[in-house]
Amino acid sequence: MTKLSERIIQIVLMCLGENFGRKFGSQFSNCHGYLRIINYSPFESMKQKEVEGLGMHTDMSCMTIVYQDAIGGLQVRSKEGTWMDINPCDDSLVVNIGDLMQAWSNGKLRSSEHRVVLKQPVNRFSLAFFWCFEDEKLVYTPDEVVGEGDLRIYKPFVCADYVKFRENSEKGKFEKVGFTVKDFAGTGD
Ligand SMILES: O=C(O)CCC(=O)C(=O)O
Ligand SMILES: [Fe+2]
Repeated sequence: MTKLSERIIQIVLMCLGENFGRKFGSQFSNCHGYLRIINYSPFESMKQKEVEGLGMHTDMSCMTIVYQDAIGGLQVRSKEGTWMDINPCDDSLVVNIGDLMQAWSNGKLRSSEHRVVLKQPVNRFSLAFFWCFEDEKLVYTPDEVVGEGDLRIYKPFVCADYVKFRENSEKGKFEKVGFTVKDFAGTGD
């Protein structure tokens, strides 16, 4: 998974600018990953047509790679606020940009707002691989990535401080729009 993440980040950097893979790839060389195995138990009430298995959130990672089983339920929110189903597809994984990458790219990449909605009362299983900067990493967009004439919209911050901010945020609140990297390090521009 680490190798896959490294390859994907190279492609993402190439999309941001010419030679950015070569120039900035080393910024991600100390990234580490952890795998979360998630089991969603079937909901009980037959009265409910669907149940929110995991509330809306953004991931604190640079990037997350998700495998979901055939049950489905993963949804991503468009810029306009519409929820879209990410239907499971054989031999496919879902790649989400996370908050750290949104800040590092000065907002050029968007951390996806997503959730899990259970539509059938059956067990659901997923795997999420969170690929993150090292704790002590100073997250700071390189000038070239900000681009000439563009404003810097994130202040530099230490990765672990953002994780602490999210962990200490009132429980449940981060699921509502509000507690994201923009609240933590946004310049307000
Ligand atoms: O279960 C899923 O499909 C997604 C899980 C997820 O978004 C997360 O753990 O952050
Ligand atoms: Fe997530």
